[in-house]
Amino acid sequence: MTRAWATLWTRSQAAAADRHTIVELGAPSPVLMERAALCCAREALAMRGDLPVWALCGPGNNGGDGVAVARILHGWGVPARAFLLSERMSPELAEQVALAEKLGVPIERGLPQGQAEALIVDAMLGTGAAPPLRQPFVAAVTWANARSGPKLSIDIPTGLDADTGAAPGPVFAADRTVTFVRSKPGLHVTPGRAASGEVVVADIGIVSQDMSDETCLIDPCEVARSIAGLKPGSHKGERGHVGIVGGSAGTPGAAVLAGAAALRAGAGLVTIATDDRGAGAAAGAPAGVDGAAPRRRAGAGGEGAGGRARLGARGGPGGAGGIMVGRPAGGGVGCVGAGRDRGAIGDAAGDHAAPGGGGSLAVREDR
Ligand SMILES: NC(=O)C1=CN([C@@H]2O[C@H](COP(=O)(O)OP(=O)(O)OC[C@H]3O[C@@H](n4cnc5c(N)ncnc54)[C@H](O)[C@@H]3O)[C@@H](O)[C@H]2O)[C@@H](O)CC1
Ligand SMILES: [K+]
Repeated sequence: MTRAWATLWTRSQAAAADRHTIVELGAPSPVLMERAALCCAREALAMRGDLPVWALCGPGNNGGDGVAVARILHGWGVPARAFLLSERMSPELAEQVALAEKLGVPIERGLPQGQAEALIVDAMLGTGAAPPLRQPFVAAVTWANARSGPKLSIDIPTGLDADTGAAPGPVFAADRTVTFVRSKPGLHVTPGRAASGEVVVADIGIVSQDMSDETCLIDPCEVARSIAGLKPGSHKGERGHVGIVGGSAGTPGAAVLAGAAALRAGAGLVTIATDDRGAGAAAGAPAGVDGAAPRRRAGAGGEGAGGRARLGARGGPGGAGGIMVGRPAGGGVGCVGAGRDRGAIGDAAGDHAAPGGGGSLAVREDR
C-alpha cells in the first residue's frame, strides 16, 4: 500500500529535527526563523482585511517568530506591533527584538491596551512548551479569546498539548494555525482540533534524521484509492464477509456503526455477534435474524445491497474473512474464532479480546 499520508511530528520529534538541521547540518537558526515568519506574515496579510496586526510574543523562539512577523508586515506597510509578554528572552528572540527596534517596528511590553480591533497573532508558546499553561500566558490567552477579531497561531495554539490535543487550561482559539514542516498530532485531535482552526503546514527547510516511529494523518482520498472498486456483476459472496464481535446488551452502538461502515465499504456479508438482540435491526439488517454469539446465543447479521440476511450459517463471525473485536461493557473477554490467516482489528480495548487461533490481534494491510 502506498503511504502518501501526511506525517505528524510530536514535540520531541520537532525538537530533534530542529537540532539535526541546525547543529548537525549547519543551517543557521535565524534563516529558519525568517522562513517561518515569512510564511506566517503571508497568512496574516490574507486574514487581516484592514485590521492592524498585534503579535503577542512569549520568551522563546515562538516569540522570535512573532517579532519577525511584525517586522516583515511593518516592512510591507501594514500597521503591526509586537508585544513582549515575558521579561525573559531566548537569544534568537533577543536578536529579533534588536533588529525590529532598529527598523522602527513598534515593540511594547505587556498586553495591548484599548479595545481597537486587530488580528491577534499568537506567538506566545510553541513546541518548546508543555502544558499546563503558566502566567502570564493564562491571562494573555484569556484576554485574546475574549476579543472578537481574527486570530492566527504560530506553530501550535498556546496552551494546547501538541502531542495529545489535550487542553488542561485555557487554549488560544485560533481561526488558523501555521505549523512548521509537519503538522502536530494535537492539532487534529479533539479538543485541540477545534482550537487550531484551519491548519496550514509551511515547509521552512527543517529536515528530520530518523522518523521511523512517525505518526501519520490518514488522508481520506488515499484510503478511498486503497479500496478496490466493485466489479460489475460481482456476487455478494465475492465481496468478503466481515465479522464483528461486540456490543453488550443495551449498548450495541459501536458494533452497529462498525457493521454499517463495513456494508458501506462494500462487504458482501456482515455478521455481528452481540449480546444485544436489537443490533441487527439497528444496523439495517432484516428483523428476526439470530445466530451464534461469543457469550450467548444472540446475534444479528446483514448483507450489502441486494443481499439476504444470514447469520450463523457460516458459523457466526468465525466464518468471516476479517474480524473486528470490541470490548463488552464491563470488561468481559471476547472470544473470536479468528484463525491466523484472517485479519483481526481490536478497538482501543481490543487487548481484552482473545483470538481463537492463538495469534495476536493485528491490523493486516492486505485484504
Ligand atoms: N530555529 C528554531 O529552532 C526554530 C524555531 N521555531 C519556533 O520556535 C518554537 C520552539 O521554540 P522554543 O524551543 O524556544 O520554545 P517555545 O518558544 O515554544 O517556548 C519556550 C518557552 O516557554 C516557556 N514555557 C514552557 N512551558 C511553559 C508553560 N507551561 N507555561 C508558560 N511558559 C512555558 C519556557 O520557559 C521557555 O521560555 C517553535 O514552535 C517555532 O515556533 C521556528 O522559528 C523555526 C525555527
Ligand atoms: K503559538
